[in-house]
Amino acid sequence: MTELPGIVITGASGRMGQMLIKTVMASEKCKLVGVVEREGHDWVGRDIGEAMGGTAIGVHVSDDALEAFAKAQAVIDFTAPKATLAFAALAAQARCVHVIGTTGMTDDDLHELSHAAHHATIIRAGNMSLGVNLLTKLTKMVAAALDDDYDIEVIEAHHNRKVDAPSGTALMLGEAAAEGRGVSLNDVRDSGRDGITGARKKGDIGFTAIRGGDIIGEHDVLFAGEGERIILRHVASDRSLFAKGALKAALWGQGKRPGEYDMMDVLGL
Ligand SMILES: NC(=O)c1ccc[n+]([C@@H]2O[C@H](COP(=O)([O-])OP(=O)(O)OC[C@H]3O[C@@H](n4cnc5c(N)ncnc54)[C@H](O)[C@@H]3O)[C@@H](O)[C@H]2O)c1
Ligand SMILES: O=C(O)C1=N[C@H](C(=O)O)CCC1
Repeated sequence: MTELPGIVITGASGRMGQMLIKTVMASEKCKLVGVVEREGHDWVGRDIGEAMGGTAIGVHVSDDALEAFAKAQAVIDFTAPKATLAFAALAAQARCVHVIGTTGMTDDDLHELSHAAHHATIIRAGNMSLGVNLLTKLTKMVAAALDDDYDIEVIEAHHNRKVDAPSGTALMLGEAAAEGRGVSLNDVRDSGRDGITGARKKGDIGFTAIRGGDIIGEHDVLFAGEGERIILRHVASDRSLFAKGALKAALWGQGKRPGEYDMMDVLGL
């Protein structure tokens, strides 16, 4: 009988960390072999089942990522940019698939990740849900069909604890819109309007970020023309959506050659 792939979850106490742990534990296709938190966190050393308010499961929270990764076939990582870069080097060393949900990475961070991907299988997406990845395709199609008489705005809403803006999903959608238009997002990106900004520049792709309460994640791509508006929308109502997508990616990545992949590859879109 073949062994089930072992999975490590980083950021164990986080909103996504806890959801990922529950998702892996409920799956018959893999097993939870480790959970990692940052050094000094008060969950380090505790049984993760108990730390999450349930019964002990025999997996203890560690702050030694390399030791945890060495026992695993995949790491699922929804933490913070600097932590994710450090984990990428360790996952490459431990030869495990690195699934990255962390958002807010800079161009320099992404460049560094590309280096790690020479030796490791990295699957990264600003949103792991099927719905958003489909919406990304639709956004590209609609942007390609319309000219720049239609202003494109990506409007996103998230909970009041989110630290990065625009969201990773909004940037995915903006990239898709730019690709559809045949332009580079860096050349047309307009985020953070405030004050006397002047009229909207034709061809710009705008971003608006709403933060409040417990909103899980909502994204609209607005195409505003003369006399009509087209709105493509995705609403996430449960974080398990992202966790299930990430687990699918971790299993899909088994045996794949080193390199950078995304959810479009995983979902075959
Ligand atoms: N791609 C997606 O589908 C998707 C979905 C939801 C959230 N996210 C992203 O995932 C990330 C986490 O979101 P969240 O809401 O769970 O945040 P959170 O703040 O609740 O959790 C982050 C966790 O990472 C831990 N952490 C930070 N540095 C660490 C380190 N060096 N070692 C180990 N653990 C470390 C923190 O202690 C915390 O527990 C964000 O970037 C968010 O945008 C992506
Ligand atoms: O809660 C978050 O943070 C989310 N982050 C992702 C993003 O930045 O798009 C996905 C949705 C939830």
